Amino acid sequence: MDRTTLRQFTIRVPATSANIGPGFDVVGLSLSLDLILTVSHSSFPEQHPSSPPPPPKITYSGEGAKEVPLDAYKNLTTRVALYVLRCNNVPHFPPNLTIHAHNEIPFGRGLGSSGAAVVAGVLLGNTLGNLNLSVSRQLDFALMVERHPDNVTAALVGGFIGSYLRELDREATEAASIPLAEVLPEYPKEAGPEWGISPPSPPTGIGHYVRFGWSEEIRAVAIIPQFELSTAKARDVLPQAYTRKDLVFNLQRLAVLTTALGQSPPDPELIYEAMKDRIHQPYRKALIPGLPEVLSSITPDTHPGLLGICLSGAGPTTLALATGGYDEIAASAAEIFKREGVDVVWKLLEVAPGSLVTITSSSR
Ligand SMILES: Nc1ncnc2c1ncn2[C@@H]1O[C@H](COP(=O)(O)OP(=O)(O)O)[C@@H](O)[C@H]1O
Ligand SMILES: N[C@@H](CCOP(=O)(O)O)C(=O)O
Repeated sequence: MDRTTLRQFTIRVPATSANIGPGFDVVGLSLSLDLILTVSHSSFPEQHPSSPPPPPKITYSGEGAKEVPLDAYKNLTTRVALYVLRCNNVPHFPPNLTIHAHNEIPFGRGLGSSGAAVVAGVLLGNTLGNLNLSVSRQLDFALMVERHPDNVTAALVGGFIGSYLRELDREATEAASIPLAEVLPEYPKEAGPEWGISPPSPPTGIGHYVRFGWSEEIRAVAIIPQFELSTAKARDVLPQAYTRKDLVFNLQRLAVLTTALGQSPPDPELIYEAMKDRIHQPYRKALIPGLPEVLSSITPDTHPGLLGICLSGAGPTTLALATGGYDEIAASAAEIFKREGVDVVWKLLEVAPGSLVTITSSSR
């Protein structure tokens, strides 16, 4: 591109539900709620100036509009994009950058809003800088910011995904353990010493994943309480160690679940039991009034069509997988939550494709 090129593109990133019961920090499912960025910018000057161009203009609509920062040096997505650019020798955003974000993913509900914002930031940096990063390298950048792989991997590649983090050698472990504030420093708008410091690049090949089968009949009912629960707070209540009995309980179920959700027709008896968990849900129930009763009283026997029910991500959303009876499942859950003083909305969702960048125009 030369100086006069104006480029426009869109980035679409799906919501995700992590864990699906027993797969804590391991499995994620992409769902049909989107974060969409509509981006326009001029080409980079041939010589990078030492001070940044005027800051990008961000506008925002949809979920989180009242709370999201519109300062590009504070907003999660644009900070991640700048991190990716700066790690690849592009020191600043390009000139005349405007970004409109439209977000359907509610904040702090266990539907992967932060994972989507991070993945959108990685794709934004990659596209703005014409970096052509491989999917694996994109994942490395996302994992430097959101360190459990379940949401970001499913958001990036789409589908029902299992992932692990490679065991890193000492040097790479240190590189990957850098505090988030250093990975994502808040840059000042004007020239300053912070602009001279290169951020730490991620080690290569941190995350690895596989896509499981997903039976086309299965849809997801997301029952979304009208309060936010930050993932950090819902991780703080978890213990550091577990009994062998509880670990084996989860491993047995996870091994069955990853294949059972790909079988057609899906088997409710098998799946309902395989979606139980002893690693995170029992510890999080105190943060979500009504959750234990919702998980134990809505079953394939009481609600034909239900396959299984679990906490979505770190909560507070409940995710029911089903082939029918969606209204009845949602109504019963809403009634239980209401008795505990919790209002909910519910959405019927499909499994969604992975993230997509579409170049809409590139003109002189
Ligand atoms: N589209 C977005 N743009 C900027 N920041 C976002 C966006 N989506 C989420 N966030 C940030 O992530 C936080 C929610 O993250 P988290 O507590 O992990 O919950 P979730 O389960 O929704 O991922 C929000 O409060 C906000 O700071
Ligand atoms: N495995 C993580 C998943 C968090 O997902 P989120 O959508 O709540 O951010 C956890 O359970 O903490």
